[in-house]
Amino acid sequence: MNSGNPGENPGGTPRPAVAPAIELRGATKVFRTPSGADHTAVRDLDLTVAQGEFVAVVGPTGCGKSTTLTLVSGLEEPTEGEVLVGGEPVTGIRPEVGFVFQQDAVFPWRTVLSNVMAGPRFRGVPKTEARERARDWLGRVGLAAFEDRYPHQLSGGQRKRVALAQTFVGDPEILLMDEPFSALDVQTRALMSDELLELWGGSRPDGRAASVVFVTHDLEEAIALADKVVVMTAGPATVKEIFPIDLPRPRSVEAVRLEPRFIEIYREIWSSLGEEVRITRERGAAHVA
Ligand SMILES: Nc1ncnc2c1ncn2[C@@H]1O[C@H](COP(=O)(O)OP(=O)(O)OP(=O)(O)O)[C@@H](O)[C@H]1O
Repeated sequence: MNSGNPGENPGGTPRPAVAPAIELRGATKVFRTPSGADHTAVRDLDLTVAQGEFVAVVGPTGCGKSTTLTLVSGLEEPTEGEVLVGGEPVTGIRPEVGFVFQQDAVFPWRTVLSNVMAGPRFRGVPKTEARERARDWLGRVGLAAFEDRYPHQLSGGQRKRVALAQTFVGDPEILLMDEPFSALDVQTRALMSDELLELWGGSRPDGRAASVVFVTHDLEEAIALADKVVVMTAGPATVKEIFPIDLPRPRSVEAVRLEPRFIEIYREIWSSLGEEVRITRERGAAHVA
């Protein structure tokens, strides 16, 4: 991991012993649309994710949440500002960053085992070791008996487990998740959230948890999972408010939702988020009118 060195910079400014996992400083992203106009998706965004922290990002539809993730992933460069991972500027896609998206990134023509082995194999891990690691992760996500199946022979929840095994097998230091469970039914979704928390806790071989940025439309999901919830403004996205979530861990996603403190936090965050959702709706209505 590219953590900052303890001690002093050459300039004499004290550095923190460990650099944050992710830092966006004044990040702005302007896209050129097909009609040639400029569209600002993210504006002047400041966000810090500490090592091992689980951060959920919520905001109205189309506000710029996914774009924020693409800046951290290195898939896109900021038009202005800085994006740092482990204290270093992001210059491209990095092996220590894992992704899970709404759509599963599985190869339909490969078996479950072969899908989970693919990442390590691409990174040059010998076949026997890659197979061993893949089997270990398939066991942890409860799919040991399914390694010979093809993706179309699995349920949505099982395919999502394959996606999690595929991601965690790469020992990611940083995990970027863009509405990973939104295509699942409500029960499977809760189950997957619990499994994610369990995997996250013991995800790294050195025992440290990965640092997570989890984008979701579901405020309940955000609160149940995260250490802090970031509310984005109506587009262009910038950070509106950050809410620390002081619910104890380990958490069971279903049980924690019933706690009075959970409901209190939900109300607090919704009063901030709801306003942005309303602004977005009104803009949409103005376009239709
Ligand atoms: N490559 C691109 N070129 C032009 N505009 C883009 C591009 N990617 C995203 N946008 C625009 O930037 C804005 C933010 O998009 P983004 O996908 O980041 O939003 P989001 O908050 O993730 O949306 P949702 O909640 O609906 O998933 C949108 O208006 C979108 O149309």
